[in-house]
Amino acid sequence: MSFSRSLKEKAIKVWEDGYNHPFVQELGAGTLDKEKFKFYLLQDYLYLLEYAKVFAMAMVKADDEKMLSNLSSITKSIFVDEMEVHRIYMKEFGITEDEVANVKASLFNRTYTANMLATAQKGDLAETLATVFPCAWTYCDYGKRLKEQYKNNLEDNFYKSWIETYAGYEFEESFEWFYDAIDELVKNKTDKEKRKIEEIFISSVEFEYMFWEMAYNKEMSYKK
Ligand SMILES: Cc1ncc(C[n+]2csc(CCO)c2C)c(N)n1
Repeated sequence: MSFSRSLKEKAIKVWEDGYNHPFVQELGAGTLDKEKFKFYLLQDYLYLLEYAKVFAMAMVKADDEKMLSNLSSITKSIFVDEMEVHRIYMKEFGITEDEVANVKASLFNRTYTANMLATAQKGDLAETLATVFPCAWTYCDYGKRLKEQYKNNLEDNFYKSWIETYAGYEFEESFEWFYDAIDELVKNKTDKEKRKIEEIFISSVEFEYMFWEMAYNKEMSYKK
């Protein structure tokens, strides 16, 4: 198995814990408290703005046209496809633009995005891709699994649009290039450098777990 594809196995415990997190499972079953989802949605909106900046930093480190074009496509899809899900649910909840503009990023949200930005600032392109990779890969994996596991009541599930976005073929296709790109970038790296990339990847899977946890508990800071 290639280096990039084996990264998931390196983080398998927290990866599976993430899938089994009550936020994810209740979302799949359609039983998730809407207030928890609303909290997630608003925090995720702010998260995505910072996430897009990590791609901007990746672009500065890239040289070949294909890489630059792939990075810019993802950035565009964050604002078009990814945020479309947010717009659908925000409308459903009657959240106004004013309300969105006044939301503050939670302490953990700031921690997660600051970590990604710091990794991108200090590291090279391979490290930068490793820090954002779990965001796409876990969502794709969880989305597909939820769609299959809860297929019998998907039609009545309030979270159907969310599940279908991430379970979709188009979404999976949008980041397929990541695997080969990472494998190419690590070709001449030492074992020590590769271990560092694995650590960065694992950290982001852990941060993803904690994002579900934060949303499930509607945690703004060190106290609820
Ligand atoms: C906390 C959090 N983590 C991951 C995603 C998923 N995600 C973010 S941008 C993007 C598009 C391409 O990478 C995807 C799938 C999210 N929405 N929120």
